[in-house]
Amino acid sequence: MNAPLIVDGLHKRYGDLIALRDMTFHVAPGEIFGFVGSNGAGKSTTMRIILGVLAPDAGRVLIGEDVIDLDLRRRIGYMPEERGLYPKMKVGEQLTFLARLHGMETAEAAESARRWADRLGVGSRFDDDVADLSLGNQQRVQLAAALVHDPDVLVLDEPFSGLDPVAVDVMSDVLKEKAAEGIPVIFSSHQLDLVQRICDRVGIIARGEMRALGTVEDLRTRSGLTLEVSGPRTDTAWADHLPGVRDVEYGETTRLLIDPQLADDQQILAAALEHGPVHRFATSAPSLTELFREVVSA
Ligand SMILES: Nc1ncnc2c1ncn2[C@@H]1O[C@H](COP(=O)(O)OP(=O)(O)OP(=O)(O)O)[C@@H](O)[C@H]1O
Repeated sequence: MNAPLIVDGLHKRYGDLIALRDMTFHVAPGEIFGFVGSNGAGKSTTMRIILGVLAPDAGRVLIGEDVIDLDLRRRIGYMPEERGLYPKMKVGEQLTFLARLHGMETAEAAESARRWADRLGVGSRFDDDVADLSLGNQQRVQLAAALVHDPDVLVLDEPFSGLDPVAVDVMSDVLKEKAAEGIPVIFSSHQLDLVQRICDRVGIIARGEMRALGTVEDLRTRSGLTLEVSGPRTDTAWADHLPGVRDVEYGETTRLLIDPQLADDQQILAAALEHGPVHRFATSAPSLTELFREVVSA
């Protein structure tokens, strides 16, 4: 199908609390979108509305040009935050059952259940009750449950929480693989290093509002780059009046906050060299974690 997921102007109140205010973004086919925000920011509420388990007060959700209805909903692979497996059902039976529920024929459903259980490293637990698996393995089954019916869109609420590093790698690889097939993938996470590593774009929300939206690279450079210079004397303010330099902290390593559009690194280097030898000259962008703190505290 390869159509974008479009979230358009969602509003949601719980009594006096405004949980979402004009929540708008899209996830393109083939894109991995990271949805981040503090506890209670509105991520799960947005995802529940996408799935139709919760109704918005205003706004709509589309796949391509079609507003999501019951039929389209079956084309979404969803991992709810509260998880949703039957503890007393065997892993294989459960996955097969879920695939059937989404419209697959019995043989195809059984084959898909086996394939995803193997792919996610829980094939050897196929005939065990879900309740007998460790929490991390239950989570692998939960991802298999979201994938088993070969969905056209993936919506995953904190899929990485509680996973060991190997499972994180397996999960990341699967998400990249599905995106490479042209599926829009959205997931929420508090693991910002992971989001920075695997997402094409991110949305940072706070108190129900989208506060920053863009590629990780864009967001990181938008707020400026840090340039670290070691060597030059620090008794004169040699960098203060150079174009594009917003702030300078002089020290053994002098740190300049620069606007990448306006600053000329060669001009800065030349100015530094006039004040002594330069042993180190390197730029770095703020991490997504630093950016997140800045955005949510604004
Ligand atoms: N059923 C409900 N009734 C009343 N308030 C609710 C309900 N569900 C969520 N909320 C409130 O709405 C806000 C958004 O919650 P939501 O679960 O969407 O946040 P979240 O970003 O997913 O948080 P977390 O990272 O902690 O999972 C919170 O203030 C929450 O307390």
